[in-house]
Amino acid sequence: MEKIDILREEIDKCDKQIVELIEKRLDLALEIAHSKKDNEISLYDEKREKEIINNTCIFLKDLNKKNYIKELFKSILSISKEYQKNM
Ligand SMILES: C=C(O[C@@H]1C=C(C(=O)O)C=C[C@H]1O)C(=O)O
Repeated sequence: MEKIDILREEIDKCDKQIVELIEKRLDLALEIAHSKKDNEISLYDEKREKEIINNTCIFLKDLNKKNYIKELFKSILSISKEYQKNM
């Protein structure tokens, strides 16, 4: 097997885990959205989003990736709010 094929298999495994975790995250966010709606609390929480964007970088082994992870989480949060609004 070519090296590129082996690496792509590893990427496919990562993608499967990412999808499973993002789906779980969306489910949890939706539960929070329902609870906020019941309690008449606004969906968007700027303080919490800032915490998430800063805290997720703590798990990095290589801080050179910090800006990429921040951008990724900005997208995840944006998609999460869209999902919460539409469901
Ligand atoms: C899910 C929440 O609602 C919104 C979505 C968030 C998320 O997807 O993590 C975070 C903050 C809120 O803007 C929450 O407040 O925790």
